[in-house]
Amino acid sequence: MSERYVAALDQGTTSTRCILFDRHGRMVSIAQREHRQHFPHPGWVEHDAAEIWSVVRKVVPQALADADVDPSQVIALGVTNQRETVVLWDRRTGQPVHRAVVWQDTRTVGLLEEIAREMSAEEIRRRTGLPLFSYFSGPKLRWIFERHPHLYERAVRGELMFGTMDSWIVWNLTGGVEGGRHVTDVTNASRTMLMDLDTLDWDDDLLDVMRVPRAVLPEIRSTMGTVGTTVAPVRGLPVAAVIGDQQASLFGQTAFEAGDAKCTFGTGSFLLLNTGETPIRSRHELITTVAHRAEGQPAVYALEGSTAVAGGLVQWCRDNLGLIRTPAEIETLAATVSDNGGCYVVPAFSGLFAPYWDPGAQGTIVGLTSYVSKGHIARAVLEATAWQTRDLVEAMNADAGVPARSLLVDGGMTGDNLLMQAVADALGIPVVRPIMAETVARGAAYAAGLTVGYWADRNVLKGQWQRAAEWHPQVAEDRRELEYRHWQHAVALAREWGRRTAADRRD
Ligand SMILES: Nc1ncnc2c1ncn2[C@@H]1O[C@H](COP(=O)(O)OP(=O)(O)O)[C@@H](O)[C@H]1O
Ligand SMILES: O=P(O)(O)OC[C@H](O)CO
Repeated sequence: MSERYVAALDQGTTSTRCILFDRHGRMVSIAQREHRQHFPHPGWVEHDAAEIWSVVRKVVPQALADADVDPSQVIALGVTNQRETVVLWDRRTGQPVHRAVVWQDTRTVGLLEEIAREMSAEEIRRRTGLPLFSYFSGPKLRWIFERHPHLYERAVRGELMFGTMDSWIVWNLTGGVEGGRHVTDVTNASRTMLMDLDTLDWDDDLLDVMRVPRAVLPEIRSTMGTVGTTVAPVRGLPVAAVIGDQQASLFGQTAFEAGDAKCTFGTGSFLLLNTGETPIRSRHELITTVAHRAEGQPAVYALEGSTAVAGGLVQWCRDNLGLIRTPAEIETLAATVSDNGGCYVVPAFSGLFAPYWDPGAQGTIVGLTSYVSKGHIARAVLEATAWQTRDLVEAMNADAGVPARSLLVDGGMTGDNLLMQAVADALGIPVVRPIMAETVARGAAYAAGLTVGYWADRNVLKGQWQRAAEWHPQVAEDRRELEYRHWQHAVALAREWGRRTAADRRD
């Protein structure tokens, strides 16, 4: 009998990959393509969902062709995705009716106060586990419907469909206008600010507050469980798991037990701690979210610390400043100097996420003198990710009641040695990276493969985890704490600048 494989489709903020895995968890092929980022106004970030679907149409067959694999050899497909991003499309034509409003987009900041008057931020957090912030889908949907009343009317009439990126892709994969399945999974639904974290169902009060007619909503399914079979771009792949990308990388790191944690460094950075079957409410500004759910089983929850900008700052240095030509060059440039020269960069492009949740904070560079070179700036750019990680780990330690002894990492930025050393130095604990770079896709493949019995159980997957690299702190304690204080001052300035100039920006 010919070899069988599991496929993962990872629809990320900047690109989409399709990866085939074999029984040993080895990557057999990978096809990847970028899509365009649209920034029509300061703080706005949009994607074209139709373009993303056309990218999916290319990478799936390409991954199969590169490995010379027939669709009949793919036993299951796992779908994973950028979370929170809102897609709204026409049920009849299958076309998006609005640009997708991306998770980083801050256009809803002014709306948050109005929302809070209808349901307090505390009550929203109690029901959803989420702080009232522009990051999540609910306020983005309300913004679209308020700005475009004709879309609201069409939504009420049942002519439109809403989904996060997983819903849009699964609907298209499973037939689109010809009977596509309109579903989401519980990890993605937990990011919409429309789902109750205890009942794991849409919450009518929240739907009212966010002006979301029930008719547009997908059905909430388990993470693991077959939701349909693909019709396009290739026929016959069982879609056996759907999972948000940060929960997927937790799963891909085989962080199955309560107490297991990981941090992923991609466009943003995301620290997740598995807390088992209890949704723990953070006392230190972390998010409570669903980690995964197997069909017929209780949900497993996680505490999450999210930052909006990590690798995104490196991309900005490339695309907006022309400082580097490729992301990898930031390390080369940073290595031309031995320290940051007194310079700190706070990349508050979407306000500041955890643990500050300050929608008004603005990006700031402090400590400039005629001594500072582009090498110092490059180093400060990488250190910004290290210090943001320290902020998240401090909050996580405080919630957990015990300090982390090491940090498990993955994501596109972890190929950067200087950054990983900076993270170890900022935290004062070792940083560990597994051999498998593509943990997001791997997590989706694991979830799909477990559903169809490709892998017998989670222990088999744990056996596939292999350590690749480890970084140990190299700076003295007093130096680390001095630098951290400087970072905290820089954050305070970014917030203060935002506060002082807010009135001018509203005009
Ligand atoms: N060597 C590197 N040093 C620093 N940043 C990097 C490096 N390689 C990639 N990146 C950054 O990592 C991000 C891509 O990582 P990835 O995990 O693919 O992200 P995503 O899934 O969010 O699209 C980009 O923002 C890029 O700027
Ligand atoms: O696609 P990524 O890797 O940038 O992840 C984005 C997150 O899901 C946003 O919450």
